[in-house]
Amino acid sequence: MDNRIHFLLEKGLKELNISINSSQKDQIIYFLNMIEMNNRLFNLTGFKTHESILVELIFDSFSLLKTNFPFNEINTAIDVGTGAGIPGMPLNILFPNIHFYYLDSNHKKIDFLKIVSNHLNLDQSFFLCDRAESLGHSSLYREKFDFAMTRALSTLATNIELVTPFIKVKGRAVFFKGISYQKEISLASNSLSLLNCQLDSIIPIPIPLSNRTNHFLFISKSASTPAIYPRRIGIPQKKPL
Ligand SMILES: C[S@@+](CC[C@H](N)C(=O)[O-])C[C@H]1O[C@@H](n2cnc3c(N)ncnc32)[C@H](O)[C@@H]1O
Repeated sequence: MDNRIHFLLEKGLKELNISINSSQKDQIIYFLNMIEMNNRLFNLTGFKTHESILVELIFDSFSLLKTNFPFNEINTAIDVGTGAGIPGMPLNILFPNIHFYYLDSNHKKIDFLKIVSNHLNLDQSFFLCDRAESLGHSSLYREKFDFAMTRALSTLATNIELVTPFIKVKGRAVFFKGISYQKEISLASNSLSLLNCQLDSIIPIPIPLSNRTNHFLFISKSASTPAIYPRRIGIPQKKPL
């Protein structure tokens, strides 16, 4: 397995024009192996093989780097609905100095990420097991982040309500979206304006060794989130704004 995965990792990194050092490569391979080995125990992902985990989760996460988002300029980031650490963990391995927060309502997934992060000595990583609807009202986390990211959490309208309360005014959020991104944007105009946000850019990036393309929707926040948002648990999903 190892030779082939190393070969594919190099190939994908080259396609994305990313250069990482050998210890970061080892960390990525460790993370990949941990997902594969612990998938059943922690109920992490539908992807079962090393190759599909590499392409569908890790390259998918890394494709954000090709947007040239200035990760070097941010201090605090949060991955909302991180699951098995996607996209947070692969990006955190490349930027270990960012104060990286992982939020998921599922205890097992958060436990898994704590094990991975301890092993990798990611000492600026923090793990939060809660619902975004509750934590978004906590004074410890509300409007505290430079950057938020979310992949496969919900529709754009719902994501905006769940995620943007965490970012500072003038902070940014990115949402990973597939081919239905235009329809999602058309349904999110209310959510954007009620949450004082704007859609700044849409950047399509093909995922290496896959036939999928990520559409990165970058959103910024121009004023504080009104105190009523996010609404009660389950409401952002059931009744999108
Ligand atoms: C489909 S998974 C996506 C996981 C990961 N981001 C990925 O792309 O592979 C959605 C994750 O969001 C978490 N989640 C769903 N609703 C949430 C909420 N309101 N607050 C916090 N986590 C939530 C779930 O537990 C699940 O792990």
